[in-house]
Amino acid sequence: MTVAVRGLDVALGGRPVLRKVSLDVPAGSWTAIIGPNGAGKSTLLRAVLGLLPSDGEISVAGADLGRLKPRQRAKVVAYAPQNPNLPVGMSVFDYTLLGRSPYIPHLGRESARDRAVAAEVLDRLDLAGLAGRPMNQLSGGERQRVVLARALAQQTSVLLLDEPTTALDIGHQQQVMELVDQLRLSDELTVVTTIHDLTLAGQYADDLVLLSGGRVAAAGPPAEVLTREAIEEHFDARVRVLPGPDGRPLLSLERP
Ligand SMILES: Nc1ncnc2c1ncn2[C@@H]1O[C@H](COP(=O)(O)OP(=O)(O)OP(=O)(O)O)[C@@H](O)[C@H]1O
Repeated sequence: MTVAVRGLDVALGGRPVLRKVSLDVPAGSWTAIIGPNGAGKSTLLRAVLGLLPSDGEISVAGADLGRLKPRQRAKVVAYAPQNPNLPVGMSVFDYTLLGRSPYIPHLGRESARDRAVAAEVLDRLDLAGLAGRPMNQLSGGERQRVVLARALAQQTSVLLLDEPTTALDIGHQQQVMELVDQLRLSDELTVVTTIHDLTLAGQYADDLVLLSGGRVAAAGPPAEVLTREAIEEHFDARVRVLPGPDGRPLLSLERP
């Protein structure tokens, strides 16, 4: 397993947030963490990154990330947070280039290859035209794609994405999900993403993990996890679940 979590407990502010969470993500596969607001999805990603004190076992590509220096960690796993700190006035290109930091020697400058990687990623995300624009002058969806661009520029084998599509229109949602899927297939990327759109999660992920109240309530292929009963129980929502043409579930809200 490229990402393996066993019996993970995390407490924040003296309150348990994750309880005995386990997760197995094989190399080259895509797992989506779903669950209601406050279930612990972002906390799980941050714990996997080694950014939070936790009990239990976490291994990513064979390493305990909590024991690695940030520079080493950034060569193993790239993380696109939900609400990143954005340096004021920094251009889209320079922000994307930050993803190359682990490869740039101390006190050195980026190489032509680093610049080429950043430019290629921006191009693939339809952002080349914004390369010179300051980050604080972007729309929410543009900013979200640049944060993903920075993560992709790291060229790691594991990608952790926190809500990568929330601010995106339907076309850019598809573009981002397809791009991540292509990278997964071509470069054997292992992907773990939190995501609120359950149909989107079910269309792209190999496996879903449903977190509820900090515990794993269900895990497995989308058709097994996305049931009408589970959605009602954990999200308090009434939905219709129909199998799509490829057998993956499609959800639509049912008005009371
Ligand atoms: N630093 C903190 N101190 C105390 N509690 C925290 C802290 N950070 C998060 N929490 C709490 O932990 C719980 C899980 O938060 P988390 O952000 O992981 O949820 P989530 O499933 O990602 O939610 P959402 O879907 O709303 O983004 C929430 O109840 C939140 O209020």
